This record gives sequence, structure tokens and C-alpha cells, in this order.
Amino acid sequence: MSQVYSYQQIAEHNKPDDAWIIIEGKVYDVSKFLDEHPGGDEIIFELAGQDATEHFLDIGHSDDALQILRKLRIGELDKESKPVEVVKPVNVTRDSNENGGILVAILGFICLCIAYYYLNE
Ligand code: HEM
Repeated sequence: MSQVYSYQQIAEHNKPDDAWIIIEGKVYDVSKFLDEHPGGDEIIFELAGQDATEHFLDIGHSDDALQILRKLRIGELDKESKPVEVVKPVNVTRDSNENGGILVAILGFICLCIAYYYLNE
């Protein structure tokens, strides 16, 4: 019998070196596969600890992908358990970087406006 994990247990594995995902009710340990994923590590890591079924199926992965998946399987999802929100500290850094980028763009624009104003005086 295969091991059964709750959403809560799976959600704890949301780090790059310890990442699990759920696809169609099965649980996969993708920690070692992240670096090898042809679609990039980020895209799977974003879903670590969560259900990635829709994303996985949307891409239309090949039979090769399904074969790899089979090897990564570690158990099944306890469907009776409640889904939990997975919060990743890494995302916070990434978001603040993005905000930083927008701030720099706005400051740059303001500088340009000032320069334009003085040059046309
Ligand atoms: C453990 C789960 C996964 C495995 C084993 C896997 C495997 C693969 C493989 C073998 C490919 C090469 C193309 C193919 O054979 O279909 C691929 C491509 C891709 N995968 Fe995944 N994948 C997984 C999860 C995901 C998830 C969750 C996403 C989306 C959020 C995703 C997004 C993509 C994308 C966008 C490509 C296309 C890359 C390109 O052609 O440029 N994959 N994946």
C-alpha cells in the first residue's frame, strides 16, 4: 500500500531542496528533478507543496514526462484532508524586487520630466 499524505503534510515540502507536488491525486517528490525540468525549475517550484494537476495537464506533457513522473511518485493525497495555503518566503523577496524595479522606473521617469522641463525653459 502506498503512503497517504494530507494537504498539510505536503504543504511543508515547499523548498527548492525539498519540494513535493500533487498531480491527479498522487504525490511526487520533485526536489531532484527541479534542475532537470525542460520547462525550468521556477515554474514547478512555484507550485511546490500544492496541487499542480491543472498546470501539468495544461502544458500537454509528453509520455516521456509521464514516465519521469512515475519515478518521482512517493505516495497519494489524502483526499479527505483540507487544502491549505502555501506561503513561500522566497516569493516575498521576488515580489519586493519587482516592486523595486517599478520604483526605479518611476524615479527615472520623474528625472526625465524634470530634465525635459529645464531643457525647454
Ligand atoms: C514532476 C512534474 C513534471 C514533470 C516530470 C515534467 C516534465 C517535463 C518534460 C519531460 C518536458 C519536456 C517536454 C515534454 O516531454 O512534454 C516538460 C516541459 C515543460 N513543462 Fe514540465 N514537468 C512537470 C511539471 C510541470 C509543471 C507543474 C509545469 C507548469 C506549471 C510544467 C511546465 C512545463 C513547460 C512550460 C514545458 C515546456 C518547455 C518548453 O517546451 O520550452 N511542467 N516538462
